[in-house]
Amino acid sequence: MTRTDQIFADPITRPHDFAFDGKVAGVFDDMVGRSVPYYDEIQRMTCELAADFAQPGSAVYDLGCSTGTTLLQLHPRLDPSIRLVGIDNSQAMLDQAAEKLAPIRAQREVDLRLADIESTGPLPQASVVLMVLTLQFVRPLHRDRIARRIFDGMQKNGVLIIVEKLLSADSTLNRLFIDHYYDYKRRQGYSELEISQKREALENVLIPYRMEENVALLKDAGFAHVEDFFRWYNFSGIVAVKK
Ligand SMILES: C[S@@+](CC[C@H](N)C(=O)[O-])C[C@H]1O[C@@H](n2cnc3c(N)ncnc32)[C@H](O)[C@@H]1O
Ligand SMILES: O=C(O)C(=O)C[C@]1(C(=O)O)C=C[C@H](O)C=C1
Repeated sequence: MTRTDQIFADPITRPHDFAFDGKVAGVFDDMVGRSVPYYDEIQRMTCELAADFAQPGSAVYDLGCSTGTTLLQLHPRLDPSIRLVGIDNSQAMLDQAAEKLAPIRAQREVDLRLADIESTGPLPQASVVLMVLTLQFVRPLHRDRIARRIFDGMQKNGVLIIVEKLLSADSTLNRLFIDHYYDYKRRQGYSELEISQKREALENVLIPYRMEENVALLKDAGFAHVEDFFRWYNFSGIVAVKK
């Protein structure tokens, strides 16, 4: 059972960068559900699209799988011959995922791996690769190489699905979108202190791209079709198809 997110509720005397440590992992499902607009719908759409492209006998990879929410929701939609692989560099997240996914492990192969996606090798037999709110935490220097490596190892007619926070090219729209996003957080019960302390903690670690930069990244990696399937102010979902 996930607890309520209170990570930034009290004044932080020694600020530090946001990290997916044990404290965050313990409240993550509540945190992400209240911090990402339409999170449940994004999960559902991601799983629907993943199921459309997942090929029998292949593997579906979730990079930055956190507590295993997406993998759990994918399971009933997929042929039992499809292997699920969750990769994360936070052991605390993987512990939560192992607990959540335990009931389905009797029915399908589920592999949870502690690894850094900035340095992992090719992903064998991938028909679907998911990066739901993960690429934005990868240092920009590594993003092109990761997208290329995913593309190179992917089966034909496979897809990469990314969900990302975005920056707007226009500074006025950027400010307005962020203002509306903070209003959303207030409606979810977050205080001014929680909003501002989390913003500061994320500043150096969550580095959003503009929509055009993400599209260019995916096209340059080799994907033939790149299409947005979700947009809410500064959040987006993009599907990239390999032909
Ligand atoms: C915002 S969470 C992802 C949420 C999750 N995909 C979902 O749908 O609920 C980002 C995750 O990516 C992981 N992560 C960040 N950078 C990573 C890296 N370089 N290698 C592996 N995992 C990483 C974090 O530990 C965290 O669990
Ligand atoms: O709270 C924010 O500002 C977020 O950007 C939410 C966000 C994300 O977009 O990845 C950041 C950290 C985690 O709490 C989960 C989600």
